[in-house]
Amino acid sequence: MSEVIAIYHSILKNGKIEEQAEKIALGLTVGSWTDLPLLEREQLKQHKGRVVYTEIIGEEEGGYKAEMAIAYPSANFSHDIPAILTTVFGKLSLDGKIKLIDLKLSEALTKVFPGPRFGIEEIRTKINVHNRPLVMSIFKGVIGRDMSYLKNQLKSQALGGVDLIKDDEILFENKLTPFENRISEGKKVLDDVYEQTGKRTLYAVNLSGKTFELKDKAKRAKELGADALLFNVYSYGLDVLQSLREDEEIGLPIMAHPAFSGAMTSSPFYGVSASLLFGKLNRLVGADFSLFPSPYGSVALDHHEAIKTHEYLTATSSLKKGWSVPSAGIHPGLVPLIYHDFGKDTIINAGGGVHGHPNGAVGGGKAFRAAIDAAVSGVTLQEASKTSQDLKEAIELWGAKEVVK
Ligand SMILES: CSCCC(=O)C(=O)COP(=O)(O)O
Ligand SMILES: [Mg+2]
Repeated sequence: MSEVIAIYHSILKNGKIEEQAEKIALGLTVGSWTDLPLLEREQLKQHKGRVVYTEIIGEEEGGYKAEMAIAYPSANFSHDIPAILTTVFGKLSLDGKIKLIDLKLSEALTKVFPGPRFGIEEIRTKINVHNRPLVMSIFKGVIGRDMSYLKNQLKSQALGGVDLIKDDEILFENKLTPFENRISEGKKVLDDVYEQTGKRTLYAVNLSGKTFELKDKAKRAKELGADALLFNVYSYGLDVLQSLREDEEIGLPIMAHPAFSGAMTSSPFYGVSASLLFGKLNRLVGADFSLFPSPYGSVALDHHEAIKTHEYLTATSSLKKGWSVPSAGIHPGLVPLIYHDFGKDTIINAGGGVHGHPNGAVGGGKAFRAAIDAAVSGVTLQEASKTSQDLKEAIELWGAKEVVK
């Protein structure tokens, strides 16, 4: 049967978990049940939510922490994210200490969603890098700066050998560095670097503005030769990303940024789990890249949630795999840890860890590349820094976290 199973954690003052689960299964579907005549009951049966299981998993806040799973028949909702979220966690999200932990969609329902247009394999082919994690750097300090400043920063980042460069999510439409100029001028810079080095770095431009203007803007980006789009998915909504993904005239890789997501994920008692949002839902709606807080950096995500996010993005499915991009506060000394935890199909993403290098963004990029090569070959950073001055200086500045085997 086609259905979605929602898994929740809730805090109960009493231990009456079965009662709570049954109330939700009924309340979010057919409503009151017991007073109806038998015929009506039979007719409504196919729409009623079903309690799959309930379990007390601990004690918290002077009460019980409970896990419950409830199945909702897909006949109850149209097959889109707004309808699914409203069904499983609409009014319920306002009703006390309850958090949506996971959603399990039946295979038939999964197939309704597009998933990433390019995914891991096709992005690797575009970049021509197949056997190591990718490295991405982020523009920094470009608000209030003009195109020549931006182009210089783009050039330095690319000369460091990074695979991708993304706009910072806070760079919106502005007179000094307009969206269209960033694409066309940026393309020239990256083509020049390619002539010089043989490596073509991809640039993800921040697609911003009013929702109903986004599609035209994205199509213009495509015409101008943009490589990829950065998108603040949680400020707009997952369904907006899906519309961009599904539009054949856009057809560009989409990078989902986690801005605003903390408002939904951070509480242990309310909202939605980080892995559901960054992993499962981002992949379903079609993000090729999903950025999320790494478990080590400046705005750390719970380690288990970060790994689960990566697993949801890369698990075998009818959908293409998405890139996990654990981010924030990343420097070259963290590369062994990232490689150990996320493997080769991940993107090491840094702003300050590139630009703050003593030799500037060029040195920062080179230090990351040397650290990645070392991790993949099983060489320690200390050892690798003997042949990379940039890596050596990065480690002196930020330290190194070697993985103890
Ligand atoms: C979790 S934030 C995503 C990455 C990002 O946009 C960023 O600006 C990180 O910058 P940093 O200097 O911390 O690498
Ligand atoms: Mg940023």
